[in-house]
Amino acid sequence: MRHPEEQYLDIVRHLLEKGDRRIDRTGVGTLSMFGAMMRFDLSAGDFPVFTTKKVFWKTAVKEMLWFLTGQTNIQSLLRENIRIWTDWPLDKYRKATGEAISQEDFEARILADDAFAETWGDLGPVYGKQWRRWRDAEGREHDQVAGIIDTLKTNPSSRRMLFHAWNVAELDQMALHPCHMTYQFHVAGLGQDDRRPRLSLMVLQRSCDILLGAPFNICQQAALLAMVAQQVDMEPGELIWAGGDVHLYLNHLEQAREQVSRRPYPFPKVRLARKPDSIDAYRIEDFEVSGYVSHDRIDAPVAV
Ligand SMILES: Nc1nc(=O)c2c([nH]1)NC[C@@H]1CN(c3ccc(C(=O)N[C@@H](CCC(=O)O)C(=O)O)cc3)CN21
Ligand SMILES: O=c1ccn([C@H]2C[C@H](O)[C@@H](COP(=O)(O)O)O2)c(=O)[nH]1
Repeated sequence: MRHPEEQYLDIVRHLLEKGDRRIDRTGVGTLSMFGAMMRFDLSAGDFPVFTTKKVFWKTAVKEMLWFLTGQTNIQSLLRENIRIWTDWPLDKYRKATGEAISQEDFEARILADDAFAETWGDLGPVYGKQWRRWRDAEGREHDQVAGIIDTLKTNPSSRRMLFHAWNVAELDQMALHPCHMTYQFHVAGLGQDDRRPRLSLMVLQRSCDILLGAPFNICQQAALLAMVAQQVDMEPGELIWAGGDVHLYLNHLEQAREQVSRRPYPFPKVRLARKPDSIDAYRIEDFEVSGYVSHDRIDAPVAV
């Protein structure tokens, strides 16, 4: 069987060969395509951490755990030593104050000074806020994630099990508009007495940085599926990833050529070490990943 990571390498190859060259919001420029899909069968415990470069899967899963807490300030990410979101508040701070502060000094201040973090470290109502506390027109808050877990337990054949981050009324307050925006769940095998039902997840990502974003997004979405499946006592089925504007930044071309020249290793396996009481209680230590073998890391600058 073809290695599932080849789906990713095919997209990267397609972008290199046939991508539409265009200017983007960041000014870096991209090679882009519209519409792509990857499917990963997770039923045998595979964890889709790409192997043709080293992927820092713990960082990606910690970011997912941070979304689930509902928090939106980078202070709590930095406490976990996750620095992938610093560029946006840092950019805003530099533009507002004219101060040529380094990333390290800015991060140190966010960590040390709560008032500073509150003013400068918040990303606005991004993923976590929308997932856990979506505000409606009457000011009521909706916990979309808890709602889905409840529906999975009570009405698993529903076709309405999804959560969404594209809150139109609040887009202008977000540091970045949501990229992975719709998470839809589906249960198969409900009528079978001898087997547990299989839970699948389809994510719509309207915009995807194929080199830096996708490897993180895929493995963190697989982690989410594993957690939700465990909470509702089902087997993980498939992760289906659908991309809208899928692009390769023009300053990632060399890195992409290097990556597609490599052959994938088998995916690692993932196991959850315990079953926490709720979706809110997972920790990074709960993810037991075994057999992750990869090619070397590939460094690339992030477009802000
Ligand atoms: N242009 C762009 N691409 C993205 O993937 C992206 C954004 N912007 N903005 C919001 C978040 C931040 N994300 C990021 C940002 C940086 C890395 C990154 O630099 N990854 C490196 C190093 C990771 C580490 O040191 O832990 C990598 O090699 O994967 C990954 C995802 C994903 N998202
Ligand atoms: O989880 C994420 C978050 C962001 N991205 C990428 C996709 C784009 O390159 C930028 C966002 O820019 P927009 O102009 O808002 O589309 O960030 C990602 O791949 N994964």
